[in-house]
Amino acid sequence: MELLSTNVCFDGEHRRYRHTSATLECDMEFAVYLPPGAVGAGARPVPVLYWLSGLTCTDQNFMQKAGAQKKAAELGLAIVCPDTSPRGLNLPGEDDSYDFGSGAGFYINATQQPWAPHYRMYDYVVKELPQLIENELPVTDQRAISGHSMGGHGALICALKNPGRYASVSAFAPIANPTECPWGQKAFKGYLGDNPRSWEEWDATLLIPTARERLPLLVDQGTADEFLDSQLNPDALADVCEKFHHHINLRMHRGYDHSYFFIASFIDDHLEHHARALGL
Ligand SMILES: N[C@@H](CCC(=O)N[C@@H](CSC=O)C(=O)NCC(=O)O)C(=O)O
Repeated sequence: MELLSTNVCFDGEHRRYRHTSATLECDMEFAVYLPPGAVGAGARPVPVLYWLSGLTCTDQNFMQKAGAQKKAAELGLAIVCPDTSPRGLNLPGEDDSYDFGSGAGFYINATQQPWAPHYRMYDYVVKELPQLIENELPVTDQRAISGHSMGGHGALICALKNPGRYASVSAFAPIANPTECPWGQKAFKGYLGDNPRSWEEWDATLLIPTARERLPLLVDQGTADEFLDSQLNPDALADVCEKFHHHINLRMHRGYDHSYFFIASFIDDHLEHHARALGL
């Protein structure tokens, strides 16, 4: 992989890399924050929090807006931010809308043409990227996962579908029940086809009843989120968790919207949640 840039940050390093992804059959960029303990003299490998961003984001939104590096440096936690889709493939319609194609991979594996050979963000973030990071960077195979909106839902499905792979999971304003909202229905129809039965394995709310691991879910949601009623529906997730005795801590925050101002306000709580599970 090719190092694109390095910035010293709270005595650790924010780095950007490019590599060729075999899973997505294209070049991908990602960002990593390495805390001070993982760089320089006496460096030791540290656990990793994978952060999955939302619609329209690249690897940079979280790194530049969430203000997570100070707490990550204190805790000794690395953070990896992948991009939100493959890019630059010249597929028809790839760049036509903000909620499908580029910037909107939804962390699922597409089955429909022309997306299927490339739009495999689930395999990329669960398998290929961690393998690369763990081979090339000073990190351990202890992992946690979190994200926002499309990426909050991505984090939930990655954890729910992979018992034992993550020590902890959390989400900010996730698209909690995508088979029942316009963003999810548009994406799942395009990537997975017309049959809603084929969508079910990619919906966190529908995965709860059969989840084989009961990792507690930390979910933060703003009450003034402009997408709360139309797209996010955290109550559907909370209701199914209650019914199937899956622990969820759904925190409603009065007045907060969908933006990174909201994420920045509560990111430290999430980092501490993950650090506790990772034994830091
Ligand atoms: N139409 C809007 C929607 C884009 C938006 O709000 N994106 C969010 C994630 S939404 C769910 O996945 C986001 O994180 N934006 C980037 C940011 O830095 O805030 C639009 O195009 O603005």
